[in-house]
Amino acid sequence: MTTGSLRQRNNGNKQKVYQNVSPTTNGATTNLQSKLANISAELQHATQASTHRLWTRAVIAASVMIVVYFYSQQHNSNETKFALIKEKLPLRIQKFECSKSYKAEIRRFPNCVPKKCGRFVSDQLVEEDEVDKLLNLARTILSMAGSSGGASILNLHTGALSYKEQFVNAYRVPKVVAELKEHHLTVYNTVKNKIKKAIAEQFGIPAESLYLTDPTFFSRLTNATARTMNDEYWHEHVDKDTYESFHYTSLLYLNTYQKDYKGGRFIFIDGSNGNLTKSAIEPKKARVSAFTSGAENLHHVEQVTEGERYAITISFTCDPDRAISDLHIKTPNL
Ligand SMILES: O=C(O)CCC(=O)C(=O)O
Ligand SMILES: [Fe+2]
Repeated sequence: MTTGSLRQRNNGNKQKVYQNVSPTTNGATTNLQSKLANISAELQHATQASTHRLWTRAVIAASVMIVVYFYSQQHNSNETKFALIKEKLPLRIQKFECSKSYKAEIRRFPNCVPKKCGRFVSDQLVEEDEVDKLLNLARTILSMAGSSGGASILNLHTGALSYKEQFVNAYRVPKVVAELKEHHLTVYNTVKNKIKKAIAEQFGIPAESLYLTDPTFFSRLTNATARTMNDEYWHEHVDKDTYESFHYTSLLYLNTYQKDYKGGRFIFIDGSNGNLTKSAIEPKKARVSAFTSGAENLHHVEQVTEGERYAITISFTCDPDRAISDLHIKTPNL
């Protein structure tokens, strides 16, 4: 057998095959064509149906994901919102039992024992123009000094002012002293008295049993990397442990979460092991938050991620020996 004869035979086969598929007018071919057309139509239909199914599934999956996302935002790990920025609260108050340690300690000052422990927020205690004056003062002075990390303070009672990685005495810095005007101190004292009165009313004690205590200070928080322990403002704590003399803590917020800075919410941590819940306060200009300073009010501040957060921590004690006097322009505590 030669390669030539092979080629010939193959050609013959090819021709046969071609003949079978080439269009002719006989009935069998027409039948096949129409079957093929049907199959193709069915295939097209099936493809369209499966594309449609895929789209439907994708839309359902996306909707479920969106619902889950928003739900988790709203109900973020057992978190409730105690005060939102969009709210203007005359008064929101929550009362509960005092912690054992707080109860035991405050018993030393019978006039000062709250009917119940708790916390409240009010957006109507302090005027916006009072806050403007205090904010301007804090901004001006802290822009002359300030920590190189994320937390700077100005304590007008002791003069402590953050400067890089330490504190200086603000009353020994002439350009700082030049900024401090009588009207600042008047506003500061007025605001402090309003808050003290509100605490006394809400916790059912006479205002005369409450004394301003140290530290009472302006704070500016940013996202700068911490350089010292003082910069690490975000740790959970109990004020009574951090600042021994405190019995009632208050905070006056000088600017607004989301508008002036991101992060920096104040979070109470409630409950016990295994069943912790968070209760969030969104700081807002002129918002006052106040609470009993014991273990019943464990809390922390979330890290600021953008901008500058300004507040004043105004603290009260029931112990006359731990009282500090009101601010007077001529009597800085040197
Ligand atoms: O600035 C705040 O919102 C709270 C600060 C704080 O917890 C504190 O000074 O003990
Ligand atoms: Fe605190």
